[in-house]
Amino acid sequence: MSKSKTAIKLPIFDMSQPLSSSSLSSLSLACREWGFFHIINHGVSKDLFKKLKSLSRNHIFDLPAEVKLKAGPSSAVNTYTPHFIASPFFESLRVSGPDFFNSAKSSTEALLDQPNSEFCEILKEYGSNMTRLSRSITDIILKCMGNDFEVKFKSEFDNCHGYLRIINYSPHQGVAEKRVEGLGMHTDMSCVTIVYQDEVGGLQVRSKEGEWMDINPCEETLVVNIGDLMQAWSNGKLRSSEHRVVLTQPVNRFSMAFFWCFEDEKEISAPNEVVGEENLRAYRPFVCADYMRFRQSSEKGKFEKVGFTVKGFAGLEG
Ligand SMILES: O=C(O)CCC(=O)C(=O)O
Ligand SMILES: [Fe+2]
Repeated sequence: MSKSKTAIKLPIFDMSQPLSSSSLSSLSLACREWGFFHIINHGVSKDLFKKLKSLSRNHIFDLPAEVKLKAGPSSAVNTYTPHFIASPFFESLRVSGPDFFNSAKSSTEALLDQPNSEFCEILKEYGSNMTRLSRSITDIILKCMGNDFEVKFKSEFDNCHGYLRIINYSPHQGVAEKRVEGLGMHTDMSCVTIVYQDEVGGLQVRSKEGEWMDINPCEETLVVNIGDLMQAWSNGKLRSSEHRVVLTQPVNRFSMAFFWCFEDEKEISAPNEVVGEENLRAYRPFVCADYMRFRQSSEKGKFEKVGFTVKGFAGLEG
């Protein structure tokens, strides 16, 4: 497996401060170059992350494999992704909005004889925090694009919805290589994604030149990245970067990725003003759900593999 060279220094955006022109320009650069940045003072307490980590472990990931499959791909709820789908080390649980409580409840009901309401309550709280943050981040990203886009095009994002993927990476003891892929290279099918990673680290982004760079964990910061839907909507001005997770230590790694997406029926087409005067469209208009289906059917059991990106699906020769 190719090694990463260095950690990158992404801008850290303070959500509690008014937007300054210098923070807007550094964010704008980060969204175009890397498609990644950090946020701090986001209003989500350390305690909430800690609780989510321990409740997810106790109520989901520590259950026997055959019990977890009660919420697996061939179950009615189909919210649990077992090991060996994304990678041998990866397992996850999906919790969908807008009713995060009920989504978590149906999973726990499938898994446990006595569903745990504390777990569902905490997920409701986390889901509503992520929804709030996704809305402000979308607004900030539109501001970064200039020309009052946050006023002109805010309504395009009014019907966005979010879902959460809670991920447990198991330790890779007994594996000969020192580094293994916990989650292979992919781009996200979202407008924006907000990632919490614990102190173990391992998240990497691929530069435009194809080099892997570490996104080191930093306490109390969250990682934000641009997804394919935003890349297409912005006519390629904002970058949905390939990223992956590498595991280098024989310990568990915990992360949560929140995906903020357009509604299924939305036709994604960059507004003329976003495309610009030359009117060179990088993508044909497409319906959001058709792209989701394309990705699912191209994966054939893999997992959001790259090569099946929005460029391959709707990119126009240019
Ligand atoms: O586990 C992580 O840190 C990132 C996960 C991720 O990229 C994803 O679920 O799309
Ligand atoms: Fe991702």
